[in-house]
Amino acid sequence: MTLRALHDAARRTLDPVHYDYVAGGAGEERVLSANEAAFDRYLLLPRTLRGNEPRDTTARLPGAGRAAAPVFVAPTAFHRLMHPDGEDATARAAAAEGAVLVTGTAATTAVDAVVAAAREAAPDPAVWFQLYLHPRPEVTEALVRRAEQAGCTALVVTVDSAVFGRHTRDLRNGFTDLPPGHAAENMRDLPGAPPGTLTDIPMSAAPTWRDFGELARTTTLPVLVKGILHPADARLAVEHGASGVIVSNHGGRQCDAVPAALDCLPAVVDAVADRTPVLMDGGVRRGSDIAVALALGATAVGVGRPVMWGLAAEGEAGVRAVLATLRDEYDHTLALCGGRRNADLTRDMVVRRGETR
Ligand SMILES: Cc1cc2nc3c(=O)[nH]c(=O)nc-3n(C[C@H](O)[C@H](O)[C@H](O)COP(=O)(O)O)c2cc1C
Ligand SMILES: O=C(O)C(=O)c1ccccc1
Repeated sequence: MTLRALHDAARRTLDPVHYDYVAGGAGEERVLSANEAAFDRYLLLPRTLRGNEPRDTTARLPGAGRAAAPVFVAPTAFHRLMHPDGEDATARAAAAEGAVLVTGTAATTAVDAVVAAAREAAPDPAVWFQLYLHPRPEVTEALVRRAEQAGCTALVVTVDSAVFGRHTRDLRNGFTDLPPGHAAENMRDLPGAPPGTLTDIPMSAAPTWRDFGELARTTTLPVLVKGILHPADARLAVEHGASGVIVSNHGGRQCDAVPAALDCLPAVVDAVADRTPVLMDGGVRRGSDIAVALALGATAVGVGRPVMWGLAAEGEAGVRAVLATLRDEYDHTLALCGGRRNADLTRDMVVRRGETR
């Protein structure tokens, strides 16, 4: 099934309020639209007659060994709203497809169970844990220990959420918290003992790069920073110990007046890619989108909503279909561009629509 068909199937199956929760963005959803539209403005300029060695789409990522493709599952909340198998299904699918899964604080399955599910599908899966800098450092630290003990191989600190985004559709639909029977399982039994509801995930009172640096020092895991748009913040992330930066506007769910994530990528690459991997997410929907992002300097790209649609439509098989389709399309595009490895895609191989070199 194509990603489009999985989306349509998900839309037919889901409670419309839950569909809107995933599909929607902040404000007038300008950034949500811009993320996908940005990819349409770039075109690939293939090279040719460069030999026919076998292709290798694997990517080296922090704490992940080699991923089968330069694609990761971006952290998204509440997989059990999509399918009863929830994050377990996503974890098995990602591991089976050799993709990094970023599971998060807002998961409806605890991180140790997520890692255990991934291990059912592959011996050495890469599961990263996403968290926010909690206003109380002991809560952040407890989450870090939980992720380490579960066997996560990297941490992702999301820094674009000083306050919760105003998701227009959720406000209209009155969707403000998880329905009864679901909980943000990672928030259970933390210092201060919050009961595990959505509103217990404070994004952050006033954390600083110093707080981030302290977190990075308290763990041996690589720590990536997610939600970077400004190149100066990318530099600060590296200076404070980040092992990677993820250029992201949270899928258009935070500030509705920022550029498309893809449009922020080149400046961040220029600022730090010689020192650390630069990843991006937002609007990736086809293999050629992956090729464009890599040509602009990304090491890997994340997919958020497409994974949720695959999960809602067909559970584990649907998530596998999303990841397999993207990898296959990307491999095909790489071949058509005369590339054998991800690094063969270079900035001279993309042009803006209407322009040529
Ligand atoms: C339903 C939903 C929930 C999300 N929850 C989180 C989260 O808990 N933490 C986080 O860092 N990002 C979260 N994100 C943002 C994604 O990680 C990612 O940045 C975004 O979805 C990428 O855009 P895409 O959906 O166009 O692929 C969420 C996105 C969606 C759609
Ligand atoms: O919905 C989101 O985008 C999101 O990031 C989030 C974070 C915490 C709890 C629920 C959702």
